[in-house]
Amino acid sequence: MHDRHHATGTENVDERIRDLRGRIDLMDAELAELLERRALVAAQVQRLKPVGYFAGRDMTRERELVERMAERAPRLGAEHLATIMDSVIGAGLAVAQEEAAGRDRPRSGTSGPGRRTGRPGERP
Ligand SMILES: C=C(O[C@@H]1C=C(C(=O)O)C=C[C@H]1O)C(=O)O
Repeated sequence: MHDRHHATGTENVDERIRDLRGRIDLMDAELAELLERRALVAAQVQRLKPVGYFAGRDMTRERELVERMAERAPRLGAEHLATIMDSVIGAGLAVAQEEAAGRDRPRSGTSGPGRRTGRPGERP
């Protein structure tokens, strides 16, 4: 009797963990897509700023966006969100910088043709 209850209880816990992990997996998929979209938009800002990438990091803007997020995520709060967003923003800047370095790297044996032209109005 006691053993049977215990077994049933364990089954329920396993099932509940599986369900909850399924929900986490779905949210992670959404998060990944959001992070990818965010990094693309942040890279666009980098290209427009007079000083972009890590050199143009704007800590006031970052603090403000963290404070706004904390209103929607009170459990995490500004301190944890600051840690999370520091990584998110840092990763976005790193990817944008790598991409820019790739754009600016001269193609072997060419001084013009072969190098991608970039968008109109884009800084060289
Ligand atoms: C995108 C910008 O550049 C940097 C990246 C930010 C971001 O990813 O949200 C915010 C501020 C800057 O450190 C910006 O200035 O808005």
